[in-house]
Amino acid sequence: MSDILDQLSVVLEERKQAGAESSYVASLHAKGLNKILEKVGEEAFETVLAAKDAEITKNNQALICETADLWFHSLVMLSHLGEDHRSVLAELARRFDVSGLEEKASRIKK
Ligand SMILES: N=c1c2ncn([C@@H]3O[C@H](COP(=O)(O)OP(=O)(O)OP(=O)(O)O)[C@@H](O)[C@H]3O)c2ncn1[C@@H]1O[C@H](COP(=O)(O)O)[C@@H](O)[C@H]1O
Repeated sequence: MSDILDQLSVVLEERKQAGAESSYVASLHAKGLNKILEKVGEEAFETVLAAKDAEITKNNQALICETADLWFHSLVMLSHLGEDHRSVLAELARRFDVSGLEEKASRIKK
């Protein structure tokens, strides 16, 4: 399933050279990091609202769409700064099987 992330990261990389008038991703790069961060913040807020609605309506469809928007804009942010999903997946893999509570306790001891 991470195939789509691999494919999308190739497209996002290509869009750094594309014209802003022909591509949404290129237009974000052209507007710069602040615009990309504004979109990430906006999509995070919309995701939170969709999660609250989902709990009430018992329908997760809008939540899934908003989360996809958030992930997508986060990938554009990473791409703008020279990273991609592989770094994030590697970090999650590094954390795998390490209890969040244990990790927090080990930080407090340091
Ligand atoms: N996955 C996505 C994707 N998800 C969301 N979006 C766009 O993200 C935008 C932001 O959503 P909003 O609801 O905030 O829309 P908006 O009101 O137009 O945004 P603003 O004017 O406020 O900035 C919309 O235009 C969506 O179409 C995406 N745009 C592109 N992709 C992927 O990126 C590829 C490259 O896209 P282009 O660069 O446009 O060719 C595409 O082939 C897709 O695979």
